[in-house]
Amino acid sequence: MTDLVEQYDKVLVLDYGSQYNQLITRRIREFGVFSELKSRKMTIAEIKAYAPKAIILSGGPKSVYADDAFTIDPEIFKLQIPILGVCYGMQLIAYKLPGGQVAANNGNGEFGQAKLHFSQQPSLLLAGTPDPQTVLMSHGDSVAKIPDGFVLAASTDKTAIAAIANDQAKIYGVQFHAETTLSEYGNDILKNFVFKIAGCQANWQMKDFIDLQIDKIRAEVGDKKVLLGLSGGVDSSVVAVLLHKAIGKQLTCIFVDHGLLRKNEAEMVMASLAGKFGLNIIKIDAQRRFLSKLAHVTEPEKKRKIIGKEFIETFNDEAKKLKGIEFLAQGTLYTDVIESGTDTAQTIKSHHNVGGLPKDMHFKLIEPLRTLFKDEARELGEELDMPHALVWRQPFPGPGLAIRILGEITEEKLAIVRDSDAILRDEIAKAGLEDNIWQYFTILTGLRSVGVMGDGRTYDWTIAIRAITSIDGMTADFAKLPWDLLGKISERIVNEVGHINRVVYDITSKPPATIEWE
Ligand SMILES: Nc1ncnc2c1ncn2[C@@H]1O[C@H](COP(=O)(O)OP(=O)(O)OP(=O)(O)O)[C@@H](O)[C@H]1O
Ligand SMILES: O=c1[nH]c(=O)c2[nH+]cn([C@@H]3O[C@H](COP(=O)(O)O)[C@@H](O)[C@H]3O)c2[nH]1
Ligand SMILES: NC(=O)CC[C@H](N)C(=O)O
Ligand SMILES: [Mg+2]
Repeated sequence: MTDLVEQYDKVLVLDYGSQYNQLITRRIREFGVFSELKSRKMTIAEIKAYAPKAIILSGGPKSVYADDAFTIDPEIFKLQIPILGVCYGMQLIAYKLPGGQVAANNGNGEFGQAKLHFSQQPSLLLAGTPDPQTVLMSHGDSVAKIPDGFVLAASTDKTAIAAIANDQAKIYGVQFHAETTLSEYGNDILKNFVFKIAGCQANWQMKDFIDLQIDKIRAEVGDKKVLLGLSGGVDSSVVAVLLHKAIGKQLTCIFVDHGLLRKNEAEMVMASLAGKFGLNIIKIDAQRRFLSKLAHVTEPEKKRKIIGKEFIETFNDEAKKLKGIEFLAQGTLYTDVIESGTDTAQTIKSHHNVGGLPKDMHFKLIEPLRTLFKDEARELGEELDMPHALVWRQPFPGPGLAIRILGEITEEKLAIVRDSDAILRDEIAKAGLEDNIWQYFTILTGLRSVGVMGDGRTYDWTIAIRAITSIDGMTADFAKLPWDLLGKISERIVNEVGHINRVVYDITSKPPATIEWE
């Protein structure tokens, strides 16, 4: 970011590939301290120039002793900057410092919540948190020997060395993921590190993010023009308002109706945004273009890539008409980035706006929310005085209903998901649950089964209902909807939507499932 950052105490998080790495930075930002995730390849000179008040080494999928392991320059331990290693990060500390050792648990990993017990040695890191406490473990390797100068701070039943401390050098390691909400006192432990150990000051606020981004956008765009992909969802709407503040009339928004939208969505999006916030919005009818490219495609990743490419081609065509557009802005969030895969993290699914982008794209990207999570984007929306209904709208993915029809997409199937989704939304609204459920929708499974309707045999499709609670979309639980509400929804879907004779409720959390089915 810009020089404006210099006024804050900074916590540098080095990326070793964990799905949770950016969660660490956001926890710290929640404490009011500026934090950024950076490449593990940052050199000692670059780290010195960045001048962090504290460094955190993230978790990661590899083993520190593997040939292709992501490593660290041991000089980092001599910088006299407090360091906390999380999971892989702790293993790196033990592996790289004299006296330490890391070994495989030989198929006996520790995955899930565990009870953490403190050792006899008090450490500044765990101070003031209860003994025992619940933590999230997710590892197949463990620290086998504590490095010289460190003490054992805590253990679990399966992991003898679950936290290590060197109060003098201010270097610490935790095997558990303190950054997830599944570690009960994880926040307090991170706070101990950031405030008590590293002495950071809480002088950062979400509001500062707006100023930083406006400054950055103006510097980057100059007098050029920007095209923003606007979906009517939270993220791109927040970006629209932010960009409009930064560059005013140099911004044009483009809303694509790709034929994969929900019932009445196009009209509703235009009604809620056109002419508002000073925005100039063009609506493009691209239904034929998307649906013909998707015809007969069944493989989820292929669908996502096709949609990503068609979005860009649609944007390209419009940019040509408008002339002078150099930048494409999107409401990309960190969830989209990490799940699409990075040079350290594995691909879970290619979000259309990240992993689905074609390689030969001509636009330069502007994605101000790229490091944020959904709830942070919402906080920004509130900060920008945007309407409640827009800020708290449930997410709707760019590929739309295409990833809610398993297998081939046809007009008939689109009508089925659209109608069943409208019934679900209607009933959730009538039950007054809109604000309690993070996301809810129906899926047309590829499954047909036998039913009996009006004394006749049917052999028809199964609709699944997915309703989840979440904070940031990274993890989620299925919503505990009342049985009678589910019953009502099922009855309406079977009665009002053709070719459905069975409705099921998805009761998996994320992980192990994801929110969308494709
Ligand atoms: N129909 C669309 N027309 C134009 N751009 C789109 C469309 N759908 C998605 N995009 C672009 O892709 C980005 C990612 O989509 P995503 O659904 O994650 O975000 P969003 O729609 O802005 O917010 P939400 O997650 O609340 O739906 C959007 O921010 C937007 O830039
Ligand atoms: O714009 C988007 N483009 C995509 O390709 C995409 N895939 C999933 N999602 C949304 O992201 C959140 C996490 O979804 P998953 O648990 O299914 O990965 C959920 O809110 C999903 O609806 C997408 N959004
Ligand atoms: N989540 C992690 O950082 C895991 C670290 C290492 N790969 C292990 O399995 O122990
Ligand atoms: Mg969306």
